[in-house]
Amino acid sequence: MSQNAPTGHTQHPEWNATVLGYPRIGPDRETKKAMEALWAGRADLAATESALAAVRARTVRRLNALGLPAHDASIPSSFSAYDQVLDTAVAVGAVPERFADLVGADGRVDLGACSTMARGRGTLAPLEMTKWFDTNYHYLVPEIGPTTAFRFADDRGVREFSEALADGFLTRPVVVGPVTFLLLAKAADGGPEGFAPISRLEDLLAAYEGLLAAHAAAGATWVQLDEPGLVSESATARVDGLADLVRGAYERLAAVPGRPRLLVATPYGDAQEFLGALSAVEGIALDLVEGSAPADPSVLAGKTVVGGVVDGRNVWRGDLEEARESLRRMQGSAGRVVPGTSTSLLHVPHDVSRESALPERLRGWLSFADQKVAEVVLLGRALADPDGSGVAAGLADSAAARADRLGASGVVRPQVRDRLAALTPDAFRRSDHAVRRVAQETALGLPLLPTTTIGSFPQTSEIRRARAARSRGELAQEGYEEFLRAEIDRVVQLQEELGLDVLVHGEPERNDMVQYFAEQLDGFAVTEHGWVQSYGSRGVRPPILWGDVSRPAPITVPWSRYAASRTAKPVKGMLTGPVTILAWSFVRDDQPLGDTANQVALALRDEVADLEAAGIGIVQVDEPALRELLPLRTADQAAYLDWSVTAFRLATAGAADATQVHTHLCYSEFGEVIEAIDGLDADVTSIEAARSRMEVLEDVARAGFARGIGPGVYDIHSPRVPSAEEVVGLLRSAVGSVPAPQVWVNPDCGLKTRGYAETTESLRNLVEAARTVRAELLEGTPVAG
Ligand SMILES: CN1c2c(nc(N)[nH]c2=O)NC[C@@H]1CNc1ccc(C(=O)N[C@@H](CCC(=O)N[C@@H](CCC(=O)N[C@@H](CCC(=O)O)C(=O)O)C(=O)O)C(=O)O)cc1
Ligand SMILES: N[C@@H](CCS)C(=O)O
Ligand SMILES: [Zn+2]
Repeated sequence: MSQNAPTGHTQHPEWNATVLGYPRIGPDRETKKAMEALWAGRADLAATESALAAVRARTVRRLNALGLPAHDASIPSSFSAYDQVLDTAVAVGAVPERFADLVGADGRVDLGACSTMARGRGTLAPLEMTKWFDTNYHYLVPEIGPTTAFRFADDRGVREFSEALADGFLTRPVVVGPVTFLLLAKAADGGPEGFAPISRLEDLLAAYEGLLAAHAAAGATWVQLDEPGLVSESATARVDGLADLVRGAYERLAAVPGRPRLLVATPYGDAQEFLGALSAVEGIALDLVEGSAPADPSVLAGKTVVGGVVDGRNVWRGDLEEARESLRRMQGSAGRVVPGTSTSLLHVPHDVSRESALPERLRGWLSFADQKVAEVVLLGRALADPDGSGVAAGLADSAAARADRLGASGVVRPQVRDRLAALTPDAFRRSDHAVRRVAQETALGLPLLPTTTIGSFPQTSEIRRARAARSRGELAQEGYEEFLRAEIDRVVQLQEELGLDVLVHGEPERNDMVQYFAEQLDGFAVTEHGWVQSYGSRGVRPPILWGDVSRPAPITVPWSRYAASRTAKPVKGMLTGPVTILAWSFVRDDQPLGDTANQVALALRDEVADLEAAGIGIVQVDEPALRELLPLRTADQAAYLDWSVTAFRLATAGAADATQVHTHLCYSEFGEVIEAIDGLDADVTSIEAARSRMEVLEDVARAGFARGIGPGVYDIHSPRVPSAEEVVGLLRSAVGSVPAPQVWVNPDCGLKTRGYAETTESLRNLVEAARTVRAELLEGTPVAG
C-alpha cells in the first residue's frame, strides 16, 4: 500500500456491501424528460438542474433505505445527465477545439453545452458515439490530440458529492479512470499519424490529481475510478507496457496529499494481469460474474475487495449461497471482502415490485436494481454472521426462486427442441452469392448506388400517444391498426416523393425493434416500467427471455404487405435478428446462448418465409448487436462468432435466390468482425460510417468484401442535417474504396429518433447526392475522393 495512504483511515466505518453504480434515468425516466424539455426549450437550465438534483436526492435516499449506510461511502455517487465518459472529458478539460466557446470562464461546461457536444448543433458535429464494452449502453468518444490541455476544469462531480453530503449522505463519487478514459478515446482529427491518446497519460494525470484533491477538500473519503478498459483485450493489446503505465498512474494518484481512498473497479470481465499494478490503491472491485477471482491472491493483500458476485447485467435473482461461498474463499487473501455488484446497475431497471402486470411466479424469479441492492446487503450480513442463522431464510429463498424458475412449464418445450434437432446442414446454406446476385438483379432491377433507409421513420409523439391510448384501452385495436395504416401511407408517399429506390413501411407499429418481437413470441415476458438507458435520453425496456421460444403467428407480414400494396417500388421487409434479440433482452442462463439463439432464429425463419409468400422480395434482418456481444476476451470470440453466425444463417437461409437478404449493423468497428459479417452471407450489409467519415471502408476494402455494402452517409444520432455536398463527398470516398456496383446509399441507422423536418431534408440531400455521384460514375467523370 502507498506511503501516502490517506490519514484517518480507521476513523471511517468500513462498508459491509456496495453497488458500483445505480440507474441514472429515474424510475419514471425523470432525467430523460428533464433533458428533452431543455432541448425543446420547455425548461431553462435552472429548472433542468433542479429536476436532475431531485433524481439524485431520490437515489441516495433509496439506496440508504435499501440498506446501504448513509455515512460510510458505500452509496455511489454515479449520476450522469447524459454520459459518464462525456462528464469525465469535461471534468478533465478534454473539450475539443470546435466546442471551445461553450466552456465557461470558470472551466465549467453547463448542461446545454454538454448537450451540444453530445448531439451536435448546426455545423458543429457531435462527439462520436459507440458501444460501451459488450453492453447496449453507448458512450461518447473523447477526442484527444497532442495538445489537448488537460486540467481539472469542471467540478460537477464534486458539487454533486457536496449536494448529497448536505442532504446527510457521505457518498462515493464514481469517475471513469484515467487509463480507460484514454483507451476509449480517439485521436483528434488533424493530429500526427499514429498518435495514440494513451501517450498523454502523464498529462492527464495532472487533471485527475486536481480532481482527487477537490473531492478530498469537499470531504470525500473514497473515490471509485472505473477502469473497465483493462478487461478489454482489444483495447489493452494495442498498448505496449500497459501494466507499467497503470502502475505508474496509480502510484502518482496515490501520492496526492490528503486524497480520498481509491477504489479501482474492473467491471465487464477479468483484468487479472493488471491487478498487481494496482498495489498503490486501497480498494479493488472485481467482476466475479464475467471475471474470476485472481489466480494470484497476493494482489489483494491488505485491500478492500469488492467481490462483484451479484450480476449487474441480468435480472435473475442470484444464487446467494454460492455467492457467499465465493466471497468467503477470497476472505483469507484480502484485507476485507465486501459483497458488491459485478458492474454498475446502469444496465438493469429500477424495481421489479412495480411490474404488477407480470405473472407473480415470474416476478418472483427477478431482481432489478433495488432488489440487487437488497441482495448485496443480505450477503453483507451473511459474511458478518458466523453461523448464518440470521440470514438462512433469505439465502434459502433465493435458492428456491432459482429452482422454481428452472422447473417451470414453458422453460423446456419438446416441440421447439425436436424441430431444432431435426435440422440438416442445408437449413443453414443458400446458393452461391454470385448466383443469387444475378437472380436478384433480374427480380429487382435497381439502379447503380441504390438508395434506401434502414427501416424506421420518425416515431412521432402521435404514434406513441396512439400506442399509449391503445394500452390504456382508450383506443380499440381496430382504430390503432387503421392509424398505423395511415402512417404507412404517409411514409410510403414521402419516400416516393423523395425518390428513394427501395422503400420501407417505417416500423410505426414497433415500440422498439426487440421489444416488439418479444411481445409476439412465446418464451418472452415484457415489462411496463423496466426502462434502461441506452444512450443520452434514450431508453429501452429489455424483454425477459425465460423459456423456449416459438412464433405463434406472423409478426410483421401484414404491415409489409400493406406497404407493398401502396407502391410499385420494392418494399423491404424488416426483422430483428436472433443475436440482437438476445443481446437486448435479459436472457435465460440455464442453457448455452447459441441454443437460445437458434430457437429465435427458427421463429424468424418462418417470418421470412411468410414475407416471401406475401410478395416481399427484400428482407432485412438487423443485427446491430452482433459486434456488441463479441466477447472481450479473444479466447472466447471464435465460439461466439460461430453460434451467432449460425443463428443468423438459420434465420435467413430459407430465402429463395431471388430474395435479397439485407442486414444492418450500427457500429463502425468493422475490422474485428469482418469475417463473421462475410459469414452471415447477407446480400447487402448496411453499417454506421458517417461519424467516422467512412474510415470503416478501409476495413471493407482490405478484407476484399464482395457483397453489397451500405456505409451510412447520414448520422442519425444527431439532429444535424447533412448537406448534399457533404454526402457527395462521403459517397465519392465510398466508391473510391469499394467497387461502385457494391455500394448502397443509406443513413447510418433507423430514423425513429429523428423529427420529420430534419429527416425529410436529410433524405432529400441523400437522394440528390446519390444521383450526382451516380451520374458522375455513369458519365465516366473521374470521381475524386
Ligand atoms: C437501435 N438501437 C436500439 C438499441 N436497443 C434497443 N432495444 N432498441 C434499439 O432500437 N440499441 C442500440 C440502438 C440505439 N438505442 C436506442 C434506444 C432507444 C431508442 C428510443 O427511441 N427509445 C425511446 C423509447 C422507445 C419505446 O419503447 N417507445 C414506446 C413507449 C413510448 C413512451 O415513452 N410512451 C409514453 C407515452 C406516450 C406519449 O404520450 O407520448 C410513456 O410511456 O410515458 C412506444 O413507442 O410505445 C425513448 O424515448 O427513449 C432509440 C435508440
Ligand atoms: N430497422 C431498425 C434498425 C435499427 S438498428 C430501425 O430502422 O430502427
Ligand atoms: Zn441501427
